[in-house]
Amino acid sequence: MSELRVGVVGVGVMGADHAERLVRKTAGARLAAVSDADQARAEALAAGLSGGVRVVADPLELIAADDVDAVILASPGFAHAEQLFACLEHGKPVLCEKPLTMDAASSLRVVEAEHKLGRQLIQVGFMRRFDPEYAALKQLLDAGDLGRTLLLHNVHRNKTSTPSFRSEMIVRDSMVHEVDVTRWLFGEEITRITVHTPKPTSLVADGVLDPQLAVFELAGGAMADVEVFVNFQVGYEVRCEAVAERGSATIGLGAGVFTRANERWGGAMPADFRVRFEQAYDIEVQRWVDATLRGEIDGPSAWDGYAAAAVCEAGLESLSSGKPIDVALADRGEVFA
Ligand SMILES: NC(=O)c1ccc[n+]([C@@H]2O[C@H](COP(=O)([O-])OP(=O)(O)OC[C@H]3O[C@@H](n4cnc5c(N)ncnc54)[C@H](O)[C@@H]3O)[C@@H](O)[C@H]2O)c1
Ligand SMILES: O[C@H]1[C@H](O)[C@@H](O)[C@H](O)[C@@H](O)[C@H]1O
Repeated sequence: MSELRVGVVGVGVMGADHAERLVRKTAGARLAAVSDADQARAEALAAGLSGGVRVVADPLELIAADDVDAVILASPGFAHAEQLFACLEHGKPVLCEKPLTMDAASSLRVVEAEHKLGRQLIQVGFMRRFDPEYAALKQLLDAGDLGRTLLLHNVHRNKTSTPSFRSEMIVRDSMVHEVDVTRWLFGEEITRITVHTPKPTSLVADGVLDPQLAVFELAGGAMADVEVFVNFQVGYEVRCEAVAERGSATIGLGAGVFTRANERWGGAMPADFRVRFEQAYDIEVQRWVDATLRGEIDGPSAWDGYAAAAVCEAGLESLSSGKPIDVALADRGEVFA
C-alpha cells in the first residue's frame, strides 16, 4: 500500500482540522471519506476540499467501507467506544481523539478486544507527546543530567469553553492531557489523584467548578500538580515545569517573540489548541500515517488511553468527594497474558 485512504468520523472543530491536515499537509495519505451526525456539516466540509471526498451518512458504514484503509475518530467521547469496536471488527487502524472512552471499564474492554485480535490498531490522540517542546523536555529528563525528576507543575488554560463544558469534562477532556504527559514524562503510573475545587470563576454557569487544581501521586513517590482553568478569558496557555534534583526545566513560555523591556516582559498568546499544538498535530498525523502504512502504531496506545481513563475516573470521584482517591488499574501482565 503506497497511499493510505483515511476516513474521518466527526468533523466538528477537531475533525475538520484533521481533515484539512490530511488534504494539505500529510504525505502518503488521502482523505477518502467523512461522516458526521450532522450530515450538512460533513457535506459542507467535503464541498470545500479538493479530491472528491465521499460523504457517508452512517459512521459505522464509513468504518466498514472498502475504500477506507484507516480511520480518524474525532466524534465526541461518548461515541468512541462503539466506533472503536467497529474499527477493530473491520481490522481498521484508528487514530482516536482523546478521551479513549468515557470510563475505565469501557476503555479496558477496548484494550482487551484489541489484544484478542493479536495486533495493535489503536493510537490515542495525546498529541502533546509529538510537540517539539514536550519531546525536548522528555529527552532532557531521560538523559539524567538533572538527576531524578521529583515534581511536575502544570498549567492548562483555555480562553473559554462552551456552555455544555461541565465540571466532569474539565477532568475527562482537559486534565486528561496532563494525566498522559505525566505518565509519559515519568514513565510511571499515577496511583492516586486528588482534585481540589477553589472558588469558581463567576464567568460561567452556576455549579461549574472551574478552575480545578489536582495533585497526582506517582508509583515511584514523585508528585505532579495541575491547574486546569477552561475559562481563563486571556488566551490558550499550556505550561509545564519539571523539577529535578539538580535543576528545573520549563516549557510553554510562549511561541514567537518574548520581549523584555522597561521592567516588563511578554509576548503573544495563541487563541486555542489548534494554534499552540499545530506542529504536534501535524507530526502526530504524519507519524500515524507512516506507521500505519508499515502496519505498526507509533504513539500512545489503547493501554495509555485506558490508564488515563482510570486516573480520570478516580479524579471524578475525588471531584465529588474532595478526598484523595487511589487509582484502580488492571494488572497489565494479566491483561496481556
Ligand atoms: N487533542 C486535542 O487537543 C483535542 C482538541 C479538541 C477536541 N479533541 C477531541 O476531539 C473530539 C471532538 O471534539 P471537538 O471539539 O471537535 O467537538 P465538536 O463538537 O466540535 O465536534 C464533534 C462533531 O462530531 C459530530 N458527532 C456527534 N455525534 C457523533 C457520532 N455519534 N458519530 C459521528 N459524529 C458525531 C458532531 O455533529 C460534531 O460535528 C473529542 O473527543 C475531543 O475531546 C481533542
Ligand atoms: O478537547 C480540548 C482539547 O483536548 C484541548 O487540547 C484542551 O486544551 C481543551 O481543554 C479540551 O477541551
